[in-house]
Amino acid sequence: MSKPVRVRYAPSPTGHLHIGNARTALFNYLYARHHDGKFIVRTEDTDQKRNVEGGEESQFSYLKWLGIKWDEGADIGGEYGPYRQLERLDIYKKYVDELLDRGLAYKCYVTEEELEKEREEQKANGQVPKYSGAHRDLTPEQQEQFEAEGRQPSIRFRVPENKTYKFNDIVRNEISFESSDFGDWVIVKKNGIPTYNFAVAIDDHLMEISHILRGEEHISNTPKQLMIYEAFGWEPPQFGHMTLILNENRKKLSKRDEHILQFIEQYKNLGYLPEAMFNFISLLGWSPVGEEEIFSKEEIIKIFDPNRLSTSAAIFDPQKLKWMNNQYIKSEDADRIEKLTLPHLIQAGKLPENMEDSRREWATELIALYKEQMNYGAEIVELTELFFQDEISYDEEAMAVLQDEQVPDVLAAFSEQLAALEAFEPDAIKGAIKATQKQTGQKGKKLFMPIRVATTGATHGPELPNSIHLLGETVVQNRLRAAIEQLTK
Ligand SMILES: Nc1ncnc2c1ncn2[C@@H]1O[C@H](COP(=O)(O)OP(=O)(O)OP(=O)(O)O)[C@@H](O)[C@H]1O
Repeated sequence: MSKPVRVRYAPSPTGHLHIGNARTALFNYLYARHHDGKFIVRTEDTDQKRNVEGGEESQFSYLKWLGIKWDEGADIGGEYGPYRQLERLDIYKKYVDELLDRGLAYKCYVTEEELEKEREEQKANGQVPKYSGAHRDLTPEQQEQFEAEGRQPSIRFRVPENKTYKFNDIVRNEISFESSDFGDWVIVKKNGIPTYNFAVAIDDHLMEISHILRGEEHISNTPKQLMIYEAFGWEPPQFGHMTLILNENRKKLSKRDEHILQFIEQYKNLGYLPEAMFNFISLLGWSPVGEEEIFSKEEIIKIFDPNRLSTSAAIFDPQKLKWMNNQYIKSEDADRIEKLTLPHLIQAGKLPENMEDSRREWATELIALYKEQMNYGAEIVELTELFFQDEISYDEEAMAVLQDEQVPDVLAAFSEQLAALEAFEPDAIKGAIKATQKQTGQKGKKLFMPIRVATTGATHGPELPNSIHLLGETVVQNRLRAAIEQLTK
C-alpha cells in the first residue's frame, strides 16, 4: 500500500513571501488536497545570521491570505504555527549522538583558517575543493589535545566511499550523484546548531513526509539528505524538483531582492484578489490539459497533476497577473470590489475618510463604473483622475478629435440639451445625447467622440452618460464651455 500523502513547505525566514516561494507552497498544498493528504509547515531557521525580522510572519500570514491553509505544525494554543527547527535542537541532538556512537559522524577541530588554506591548495592543484578528512580518524588523545587548546569541534558526517546516490525525481526522472564528489560534511556547526541538510532530513523523516516538492536549487542538497536516510536505515521520500520562477531578466526570484514587485504583501496592498493570485500562481510551471486559464481553487485541486509540471523555468509576467486579476474583478460582486478599492481613493486624498452619504453613493457609483476596466484596486486612483480635476488637458489624440469642423456645434447643442434637463441622471443624459443628434444631424463617432473628449479629456472610457452624470452638471458645463472657447478662439 502506498504511504499517505504528507507534504511540506519549509522556508527559511530570510525574507518575505514572494511569487516563487508561494508557487512552491501552493503546489505542495494542491498535491496534499488532491490526494486527501496533509500539508505541513516548517521554518528552517538554523542559519541564524540570515534570518530577518518579520520573515517568518510574512511567509505564513500571506500563505493564509492566498487561501493556502496548512493542516499541521507546532501547537500554539489550539492553532498550528509552523514547526521551527531552532525549537527542535534536542531532537536533532539525539540523532547526532547516535551517529557519533556508531562512528558514522565524528568531531572535527579544523579551524576556518586551516580549511581555507586547504581549499586554496586544492584549487592551485586544479582540484575541486572539498574537505580532505584531516580529522576523520583522530585518537581520543588528539581530540583531548585540541580541546585543551580551546578549539570547538564541528561534527562531520563520514561520507561513505564509492557509493552512488540515485533518486527518481518526479519532474526530472533519474538523478544520481557519486559520493566521491562530497567531502565529509558538517552536520553540527561549532556553535552546536545543526546544519540545514541534517535538520531537514531528520524533520522530513519524523514528520513522515512522503513527497518533497521544492525548487530545483535543492537538487544538490538531495544526496546529502539521502546519506542521512541511509545512515539511519530510513526510507527516503519521493523528490520532485520544480523549475524556478524567474523575473523578466531571467533571474531567480529571491527574497533578498527587496526592490522588485514580487512579494505577495505588495500585491495584497495594491488591491489584488487572493483567488486571482492563487489561480495565476498555480499556472506558473504547471499547466492543465487544454487552453482554459481561469479555474477556481476547487477545480485546480481536482485537476492538479504533478506529472504535468514543466521542465523549463517559468517567467513571472506581471502583465498576465494584471489581466487575470481583471478577469476576477469583473466577475466579482460590486460590494467586494468597493471594499478593495475605496481605501485607495481615501489614501490618495481624493476622498475623505468620513464621507457624507451622498458622496459615498457617488463613490460607489464611480467604482462600479470602472469595475470592468480596473486591473487592481489601487489603479482606481489613476483611472478616475478626471473626476477629481477642475480642468482637463487634451492629449494629441483628443485634440485631433476636437479639430473636426462639426465639433463646436455638437458641443454647444449638447450643452443646451443638458441645461434643459430636469434631472441630471444617466438616462436623461442619454436622452440629451439623442436630442443633440437630432439637432445637429451628427451621429456615431462624430457625435460621441467630441462629447467624450470635451467632458472627460480622453478618447476612451467607461459608459459616457454615467461618466457625465458622475462629473456633475457644473463641471460638465464648464468643460464644454472651455472646449468651445478654445476651439472658436
Ligand atoms: N524563484 C523561485 N521559484 C520557485 N520556487 C522558489 C523560488 N525561490 C525559492 N523557491 C522555493 O521556495 C521554498 C523556500 O525557499 P527559501 O526559503 O530558500 O526561499 P528563497 O526565496 O530561495 O530565499 P533566499 O533568496 O533567501 O535563498 C523552497 O522550496 C525553494 O525552492
